[in-house]
Amino acid sequence: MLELQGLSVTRRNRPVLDRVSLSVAAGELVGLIGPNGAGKSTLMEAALGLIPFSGASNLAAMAATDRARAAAYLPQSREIAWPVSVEDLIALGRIPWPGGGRGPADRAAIDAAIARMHLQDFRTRTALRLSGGEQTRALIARALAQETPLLIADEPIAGLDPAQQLACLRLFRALATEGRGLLVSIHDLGMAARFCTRLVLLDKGQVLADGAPDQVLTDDLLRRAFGITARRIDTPDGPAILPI
Ligand SMILES: Nc1ncnc2c1ncn2[C@@H]1O[C@H](COP(=O)(O)OP(=O)(O)OP(=O)(O)O)[C@@H](O)[C@H]1O
Repeated sequence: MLELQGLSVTRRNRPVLDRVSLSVAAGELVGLIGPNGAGKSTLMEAALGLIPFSGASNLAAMAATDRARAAAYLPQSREIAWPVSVEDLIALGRIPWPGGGRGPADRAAIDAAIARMHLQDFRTRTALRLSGGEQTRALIARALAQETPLLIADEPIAGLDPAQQLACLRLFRALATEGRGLLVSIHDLGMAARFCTRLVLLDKGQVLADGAPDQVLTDDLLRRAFGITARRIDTPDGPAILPI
């Protein structure tokens, strides 16, 4: 679903992404982890063809409408430009499809996205007047309503309360089980370990590790990338990771 080959990005004459190759297949929930400034958002923007890059991205090579039907994107900045209702905001995710947001198939997709993000009580509220976490959930719902095989989400759980973080990652895991592909940047290493099927560790614009969570969250790699050590506690619900 996503195939990146030797992706490089230079900004202000400085390399911020250096020959990154990465793929996301159906059924995978791939967590993109790495320190601030590692290049996670840059990788997503380049993969989608939103910024100039060298190398190859199957998504960036597509025509705009095909790309919008192939991949939905939650950017890191949760920008809502107009005082639209939550329902209308979510309907914007239907623009690439024939009904453009107003057909019966659109209605079903919008209702499903609202239900999946538990936004029934917010439907008619003005999106700009929601709290930060509520806005994030509405924007995730907009991406879900796009009904794309691939979802690219930049820090989707940032700013969500613990229950909403769990609900969001459980939903993402269920989407992967349904056969979608997801690429999700995330700073919570414990949540990444519990929910992601694979982790890609980015550091200084390069892929430092790519594999199963326990192969990536090693003492050595955590020290090299983040300069931390971490306590690992295995629980019946999965590993808990405490950076120290
Ligand atoms: N428009 C820009 N102009 C110049 N440099 C930029 C620009 N956008 C990002 N950068 C630089 O590129 C590098 C990678 O930024 P990026 O936003 O991809 O990091 P990130 O891994 O997503 O970080 P974070 O975890 O803080 O969100 C950073 O050093 C950043 O300062």
